[in-house]
Amino acid sequence: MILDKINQPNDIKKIPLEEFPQLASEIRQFLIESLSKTGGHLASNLGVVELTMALHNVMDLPTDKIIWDVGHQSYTHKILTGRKDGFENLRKYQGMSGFPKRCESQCDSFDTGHSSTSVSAGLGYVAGRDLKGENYRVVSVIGDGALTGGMAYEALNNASELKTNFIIVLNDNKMSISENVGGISQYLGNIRTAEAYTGLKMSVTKSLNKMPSVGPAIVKKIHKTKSSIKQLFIPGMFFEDMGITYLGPVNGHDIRQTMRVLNEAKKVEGAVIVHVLTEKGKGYEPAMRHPARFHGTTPFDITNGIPTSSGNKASYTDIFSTVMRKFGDRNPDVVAVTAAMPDGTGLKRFRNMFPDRFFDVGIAEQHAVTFAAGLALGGLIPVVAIYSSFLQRAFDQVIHDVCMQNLHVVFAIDRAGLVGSDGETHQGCFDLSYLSLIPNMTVMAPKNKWELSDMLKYAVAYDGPIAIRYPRGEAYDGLEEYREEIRCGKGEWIYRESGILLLAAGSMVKTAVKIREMLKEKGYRVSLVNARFVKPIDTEIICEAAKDHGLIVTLEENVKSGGFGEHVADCVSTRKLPVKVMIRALPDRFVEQGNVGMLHQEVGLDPEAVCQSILEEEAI
Ligand SMILES: Cc1ncc(C[n+]2csc(CCOP(=O)(O)OP(=O)(O)O)c2C)c(N)n1
Ligand SMILES: CC(=O)[C@@H](O)[C@H](O)COP(=O)(O)O
Ligand SMILES: [Mg+2]
Repeated sequence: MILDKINQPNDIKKIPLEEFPQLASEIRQFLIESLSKTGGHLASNLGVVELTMALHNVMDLPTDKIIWDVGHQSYTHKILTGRKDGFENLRKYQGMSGFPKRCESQCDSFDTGHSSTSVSAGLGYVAGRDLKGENYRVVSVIGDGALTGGMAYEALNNASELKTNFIIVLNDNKMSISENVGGISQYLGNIRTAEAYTGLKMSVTKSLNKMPSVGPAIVKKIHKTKSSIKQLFIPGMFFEDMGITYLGPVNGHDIRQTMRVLNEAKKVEGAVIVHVLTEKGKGYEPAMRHPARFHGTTPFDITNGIPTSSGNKASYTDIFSTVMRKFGDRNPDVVAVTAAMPDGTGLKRFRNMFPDRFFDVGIAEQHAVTFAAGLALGGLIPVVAIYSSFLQRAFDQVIHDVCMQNLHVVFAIDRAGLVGSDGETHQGCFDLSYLSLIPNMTVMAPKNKWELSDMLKYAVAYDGPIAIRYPRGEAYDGLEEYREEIRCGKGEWIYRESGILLLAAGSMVKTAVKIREMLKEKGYRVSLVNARFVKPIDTEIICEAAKDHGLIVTLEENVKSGGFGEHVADCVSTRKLPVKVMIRALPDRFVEQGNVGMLHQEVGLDPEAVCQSILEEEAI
């Protein structure tokens, strides 16, 4: 195996070029076999095997810096930098991350996970390099999907005046997670298919070069001037017009070609885009046929690509998807907005049935939110479905464009709480804090699948900014009989005793049921309230509970700071209520990757740990 010879950075340079196709094939086989056991981002990684090999061959790591946008496609980079063994524990607790991590390797230059950051970070490196008089290369690798994110354009705009080398590799596979969307995607498509142009450009350059004495000089002049020869043939060359040299398109599965263009790019004094065409899922039939399904996959059977285990129970996303379909039928004003996540958020069904009322805006959470504000003013009821950690991007848009104008926008916030194997970058730890501090915003969290449905109906009938946050994965189907009508700012008594009150938000109601059983076994009297609203909190229930409970334990899957528990504690202290408050929430640190159950134990949010802390408090 040639792959066995790759044990540390730059080992690839010892492999003869003729053996590269074999090495590429071994890397693919390795990825398919490993990910069939662990799961992970297969399709994107299969697509960049040759591109990564080419980059590693023309760059010198760790001196040179490669920045992977989103970072979900960095697996070959990990293999080529001596981390092949890490794949056994890929995305597992304390195992190798699925994203670049500076703490994992000197060859990882920037931690990513969220999209469209690579050009900004790369440009920062370049400025640092130049000011310090250093001499390394910087390459940002950005996908066509990530290039739909506004931040990438802010950075390109900034990079256009650069006078020193900065390589931006545009990995264009025509796909985001789903099909890529928007004008830029179309524009790239035009370039991709402009073979006539490519051929013409080559032949003009060749002919000029052949002209003795004047030819090469003209070619050089054309290359030097901003008005490149390309513009004669392709009107409005977007990147070149901005002042960024464009090279390509090049077949990213042809290593020699890719290396040749990258070597050309190294000579450019300024920012240069290398447009590389690749195929998502390359080399594994099921992934080529279904790149979206294999974007991020659970373990699967290699022979047919079918997942080896699938949960039988509906997820919260499934419930959201079903309710949205019903809204589609029943309320023509309801429209759906996603930022490039129709699959992940469950909006695909709505898209298929009501395409005119479905908007995929690309990886553009900020735009999605302000766009929704416009939709609301245009007389529609936008439901904006965004993962908790990605909505962080649009904090100001939620404040300035939605809440300040008190607009009726429904935020369906999926992946709230700990998400598992994606780790720090994707945990939904902050939304209760960052949303509940905004005036006019209402924030809800359902205890189970029926309540998610009820809350969505409530939110669509409401008037004003309103958010519902729910976790990744299986929806809780306990407590079915508790289905009191939803009323603004009102919680729900599930068990009413006295002594200890468990006051739980959303996903923590299920945990609270278990905690209560444990405490009951120890002889305690324990009440349980499902908070339902994190903003406004139910002050009435808190005041009432203070009369016959000595301890209120708040439970939430959100950081303590600014979260549900602190709002409850504030209510108790401002009203001088005679009751102690214990807050159980996520810690003030970034929570790493791993199985969610294990992570709950690690942060002390599992039933046993919470029960133990209550017993200790009661013993005082
Ligand atoms: C801010 C943000 N929004 C959404 C996502 C989810 N996401 C991860 S990868 C991806 C698609 C990226 O497409 P592209 O850059 O073309 O890479 P490819 O998967 O095609 O290799 C999306 C939408 C994210 N990581 N960050
Ligand atoms: C890389 C990325 O951001 C997405 O692919 C993410 O991993 C999807 O997460 P879910 O599996 O929770 O949809
Ligand atoms: Mg892509």
